Amino acid sequence: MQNTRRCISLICVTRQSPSLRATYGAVAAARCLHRAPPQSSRKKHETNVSTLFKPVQVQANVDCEDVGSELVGKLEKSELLKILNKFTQRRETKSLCSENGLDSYLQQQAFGSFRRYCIEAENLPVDLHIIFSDIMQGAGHIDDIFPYFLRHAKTVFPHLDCMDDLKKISDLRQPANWYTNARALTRKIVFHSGPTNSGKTYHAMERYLSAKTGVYCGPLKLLATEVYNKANERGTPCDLVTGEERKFGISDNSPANHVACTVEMTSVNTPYEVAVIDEIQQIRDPQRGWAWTRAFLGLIADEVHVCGEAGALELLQKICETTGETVEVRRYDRLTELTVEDSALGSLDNVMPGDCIVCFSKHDIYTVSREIEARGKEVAVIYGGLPPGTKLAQAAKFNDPANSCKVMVATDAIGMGLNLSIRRIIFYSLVKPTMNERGEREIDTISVSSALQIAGRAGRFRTQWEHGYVTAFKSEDLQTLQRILAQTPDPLKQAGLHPTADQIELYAYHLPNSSLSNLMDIFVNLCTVDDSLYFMCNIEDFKFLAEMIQHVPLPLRARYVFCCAPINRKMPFVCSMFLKIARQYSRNEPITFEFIKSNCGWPFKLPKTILDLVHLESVFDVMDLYRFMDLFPEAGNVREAQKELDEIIQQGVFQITRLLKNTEASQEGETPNYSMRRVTHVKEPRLPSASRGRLTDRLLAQGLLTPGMLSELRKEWDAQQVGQAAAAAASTSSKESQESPTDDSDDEDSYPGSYKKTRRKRRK
Ligand SMILES: Nc1ncnc2c1ncn2[C@@H]1O[C@H](COP(=O)(O)OP(=O)(O)OP(=O)(O)O)[C@@H](O)[C@H]1O
Ligand SMILES: [Mg+2]
Repeated sequence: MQNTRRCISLICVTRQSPSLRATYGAVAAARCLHRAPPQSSRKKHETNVSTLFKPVQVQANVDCEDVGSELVGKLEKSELLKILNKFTQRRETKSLCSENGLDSYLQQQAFGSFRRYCIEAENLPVDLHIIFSDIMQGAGHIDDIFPYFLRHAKTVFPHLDCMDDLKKISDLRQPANWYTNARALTRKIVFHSGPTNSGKTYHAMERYLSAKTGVYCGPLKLLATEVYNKANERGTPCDLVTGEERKFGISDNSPANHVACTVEMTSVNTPYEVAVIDEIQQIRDPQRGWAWTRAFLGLIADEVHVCGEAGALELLQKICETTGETVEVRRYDRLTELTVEDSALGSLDNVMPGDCIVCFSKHDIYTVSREIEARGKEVAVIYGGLPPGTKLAQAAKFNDPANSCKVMVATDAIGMGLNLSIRRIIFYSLVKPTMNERGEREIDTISVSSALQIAGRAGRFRTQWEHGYVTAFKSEDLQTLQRILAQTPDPLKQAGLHPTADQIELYAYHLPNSSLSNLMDIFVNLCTVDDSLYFMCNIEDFKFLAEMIQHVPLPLRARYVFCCAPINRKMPFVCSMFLKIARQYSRNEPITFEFIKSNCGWPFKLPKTILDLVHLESVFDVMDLYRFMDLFPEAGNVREAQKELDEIIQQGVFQITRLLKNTEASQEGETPNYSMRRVTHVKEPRLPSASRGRLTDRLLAQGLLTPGMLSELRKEWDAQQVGQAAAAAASTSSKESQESPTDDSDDEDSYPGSYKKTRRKRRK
């Protein structure tokens, strides 16, 4: 009888796949041979990556007949457990696991899953049943279990079978080879190197304007807009491409030969005679650096003109060694003088015409502008969250010598490349919230590069103030500031990279059960980059969005594109609209202008308080999102609505101090005192009942919820209550509130939006 059983078990084994048979052979060898040591030490990050692979639930055996029991009798569960425990504790088992890619974490997970599978199953697959039976009868060896365990482990962790493929896909050591069209040319690379205000962009632009075709890639929408305006003024028709928008220089639907765009938007498929990549030192930016790398490696242009800090040269030269190109360097000196003052401003009483106070939080912007206006001086305000039209209008007002507004309050949104008529930069503080490599927020002293960039806005060539000055607001900051400004920025060491949609799609093919956020994590942990030149950019924003829409059924491509959206995750309203848009898209329902209108509170009213203003800024962002996706009809209507919104926001910012007063008044329970054009006086809604009061109070105070939004929410809430009472069928609508993103916001200003995007058209 024992012989018969043994025979059956061997037949079962020989019916297994070749790999299982090979493993079985290895098991046999393991019994008698001296074991070779486990595979050589893995790279540190590979050990941790195991924890990212989520175990797949293995279905119980679906055979309804318990053939195993019929053939060899039932298995005693307590005996089975003993065997399993012995199996998992054997040194030989662990050693075989390591050889098959299961480190101690995966072993633990797979052992647990296998044990549960064997114990809880009504009936086991016949081959496994017989193996256990043989072992119980003394006719089999405990190591015979291994091939079956491995089969189970590979079902739980499918990556065990495709690690080599995954590593190959995420081998990013030669990004230059991704761009075959650019590699087919030997491009002329010119690096315009120098400090701020030395004419780098000017000289690159001169070449761009004289070319037959050209593209300008800048870090900010505002800079791209400046180039677009200058080119068209100088008679070179130029289009503006920011987000999904294309503003035509000649006439609608007749593209010009010159394009100005934000760097993420640049096409690496269109050939140009001249390409300009501005502020190349941003290639090291932990969030957006990949966009400069992509442009630098991928632009198809006879000449690529790169402008930036001298410290970028060595890195660019090294990268060019991988493309077979050489870098021609043109060096420039600062065109005007810049003096660091030896006394701090001390008080806002000492503000003078031409001063620009730079703050690193919106809160400081509000406080400072209010205090300056209280001293009878008009202020122009620029911060990251404002629409481009508003920023330009504020800049124009301040730049105009005939305008009574002589003082600017701004965040470092003005820090790069902009030409403003500033006499003196005053650093209100020297600390700035930043994001570390793990995507966590930290407060840090500003970098030398960023301080020099900001200081460099003072005393611009060919403006009213050709001698610039810099100082700190607080006297205790002055020495630190002087020390920072006396330094030269560190040479750049690495350029950013980011996984492409194609790479992630291949990953998903191998790991179909993983979420997008999980795939990104695995990719980042498995990828190989040449760290003498490159680093992997921070993917936290991408992951945040991926997790938010994980439960919405979407094809992977669409999901990827959605997650590239330039969203400020501190804005709950924008995030919830993002979710709604994704859901609408997933249902294949058009995202009409009507949808946007009804969700964004159309028609827009002039803001009465800062909270209203913050909300309008969010609505503007939502509309940007609408166009970013490139998926929706009626883009023209949205563009028109955005223009109007931009104007309304402009008027709001123009009266920012009044809005602040109203905000305070409404928080103290007074009736807001304002008189603005086009305002329809809307009664402030009462705060909802105490049970909802504390959260809403906080959201109101933080500017994340406006009284208008609150009123809408209450209406929705009441409608829902009525609906629920009337019919049980109305139960679907409450999901929205459960899915609202968590409020991790604070009132610091955001970074310039991370417009990381790969444009993909919806495949119908
Ligand atoms: N040779 C020139 N003739 C006329 N105007 C010039 C010349 N060089 C520079 N400018 C003007 O001086 C200002 C500063 O130049 P530009 O913006 O090119 O400096 P930059 O080195 O790029 O500064 P940043 O580092 O801040 O970007 C611009 O308004 C530019 O038009
Ligand atoms: Mg410049």
